[in-house]
Amino acid sequence: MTTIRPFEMERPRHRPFLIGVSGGTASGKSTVCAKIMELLGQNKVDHHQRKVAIVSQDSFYRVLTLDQKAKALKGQYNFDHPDAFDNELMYRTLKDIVEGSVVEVPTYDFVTHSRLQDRITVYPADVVLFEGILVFYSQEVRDMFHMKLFVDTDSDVRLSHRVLRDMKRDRDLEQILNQYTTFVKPAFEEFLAINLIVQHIQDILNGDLCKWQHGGVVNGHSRGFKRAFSEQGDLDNATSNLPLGKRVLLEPSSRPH
Ligand SMILES: Nc1ncnc2c1ncn2[C@@H]1O[C@H](COP(=O)(O)OP(=O)(O)O)[C@@H](O)[C@H]1O
Ligand SMILES: Nc1ccn([C@@H]2O[C@H](COP(=O)(O)O)[C@@H](O)[C@H]2O)c(=O)n1
Repeated sequence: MTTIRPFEMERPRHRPFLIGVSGGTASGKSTVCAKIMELLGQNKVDHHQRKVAIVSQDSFYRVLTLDQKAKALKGQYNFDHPDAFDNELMYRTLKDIVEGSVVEVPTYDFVTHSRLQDRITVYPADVVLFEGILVFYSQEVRDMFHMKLFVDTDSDVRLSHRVLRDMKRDRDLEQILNQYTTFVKPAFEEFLAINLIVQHIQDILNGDLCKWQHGGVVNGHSRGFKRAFSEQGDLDNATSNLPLGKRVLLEPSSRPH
């Protein structure tokens, strides 16, 4: 639900530049977003001064039934399928954010697999980073992004980070690995890897072909998800803290803003 607060009257409404940040599980999406905030000096300012905000797709995990929760507690629920998210709430919230409204997003508890009572207030910002495994899945959400980033981390690094993280979430190793092989890995391949390629080809077929042909080449690659921040170049300083095997790929959007 969207709440309009008096804050809106103090500050003129403005439309933020919306950046989608995706990548496989434990690829470092949150870490990269936090680093961007830190490098921009945004992590220590209050919301009156804050110009950059982060919203996580985790906030939009659906509330589970008792049966589903019992499965989740055994690592037998598929949280990596697009239907695991309340896509309608996510779309409405993003639309409100893009229109410069104050929004409230749910907080999520990975230990109990449930939505908490507390909500996070997201104030209008000049730039909003929206991060999650499937933020590029639906066309209508994808079309809202002015820029898309893909955090590309080797799958062995991701799995090791995920195991350590999930153990801190009170899960045992067997359950973590079962969930990974049954749901996480196949969904990554189906909904993220293959889907991104299909979307890209679709964009070309839908008329971006001219831009593609005339858009030039960056760092020896054609345009698209092609610019690796961790490669040599002007963004090296900003990414010097990325771990080995992690690259942030950038796709500038053709969307007007
Ligand atoms: N460079 C790193 N070295 C060790 N652990 C890391 C590193 N970067 C991230 N992690 C850990 O890996 C896990 C996943 O990182 P996170 O940024 O939350 O990824 P995502 O948002 O893609 O799930 C977290 O527990 C985080 O602390
Ligand atoms: N109750 C839940 C909800 C989600 N997951 C897993 O989280 C992953 C997405 O978050 P990342 O930070 O890793 O991008 C996703 O792969 C789900 O499997 C979960 O385990 N439990």
